[in-house]
Amino acid sequence: MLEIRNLHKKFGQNEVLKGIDLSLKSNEILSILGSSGSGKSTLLRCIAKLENSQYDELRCGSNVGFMFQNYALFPHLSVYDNIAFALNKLSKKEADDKINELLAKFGIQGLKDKKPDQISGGQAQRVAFARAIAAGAKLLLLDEPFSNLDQGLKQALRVELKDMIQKEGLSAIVVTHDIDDAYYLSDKIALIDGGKILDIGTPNKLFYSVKDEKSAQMLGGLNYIHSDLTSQDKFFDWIKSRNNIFAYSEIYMGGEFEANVISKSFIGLFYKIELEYKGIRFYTLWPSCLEISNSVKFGFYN
Ligand SMILES: Nc1ncnc2c1ncn2[C@@H]1O[C@H](COP(=O)(O)OP(=O)(O)OP(=O)(O)O)[C@@H](O)[C@H]1O
Repeated sequence: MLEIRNLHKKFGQNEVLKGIDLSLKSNEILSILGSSGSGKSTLLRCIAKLENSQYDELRCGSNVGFMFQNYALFPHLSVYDNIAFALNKLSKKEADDKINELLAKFGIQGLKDKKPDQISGGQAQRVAFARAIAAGAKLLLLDEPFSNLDQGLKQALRVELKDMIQKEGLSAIVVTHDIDDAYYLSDKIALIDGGKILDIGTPNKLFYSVKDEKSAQMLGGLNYIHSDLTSQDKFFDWIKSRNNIFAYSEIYMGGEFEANVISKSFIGLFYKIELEYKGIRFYTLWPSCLEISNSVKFGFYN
């Protein structure tokens, strides 16, 4: 579906993408996660050929649909005409049949005469999606699809979008700086920093075999221990076996080690707790329904 080898992009002297390799199979959703300015949007624009770039290979078929931030519906056109815009090569009758089929499929028949500013964010997403399908997209490129949406709507739309992509048998690349978007949506996540891909893999594999501190920071929920951990200790040996990176979730309450509680933040379902053990500090999450004293026993999942 998509194959990229050694893609470079420069703006003047500024090399923004530095040898990107990526591949995507049919029916896969890939998220590109990185901080601001890391090159995410530029990569998406290069894939869509909206920017020139240099590469050994860039193959993605011709049916590429770009869904921009806020869905970029034409404000002066009705929902019906927004979808019709993608069908200008069909006869009026063929286009009408196709539009009605798509309106029914995405449950938006009742909105066909409304303008984009008269519908909700979720409805706008469905219209944009219907328009991309009408245009024959097989690979969808989505740039920050959920920015500017509140948390509740965002969670609902993530589920709906994934569902629509899978039902239609499409592939998608989603650019985001929100790790939760990446986890919810993706079959694979690519971490990008300074125009290079640091790591790529399934969400679970990426999280539990993080390669370096930068990737750990992007993925969140991971401790990075800077100390050399020279003293003989079972917990230290385990940390070293993990290249000094381990997840908050790999520490449990009870167990053979004793630590001081340095700080405790209530974050809803859990407390985020900072523990100190033999001079090192790390975080873990414990159920917020439990009382937590100043000193606690802990263990680690091996
Ligand atoms: N048209 C352009 N001309 C010159 N420089 C550009 C252009 N577009 C992007 N850049 C530069 O390329 C770099 C990467 O930008 P890009 O928009 O791809 O980052 P991003 O990871 O998508 O960031 P954000 O999350 O903030 O949208 C930045 O340093 C940016 O200033």
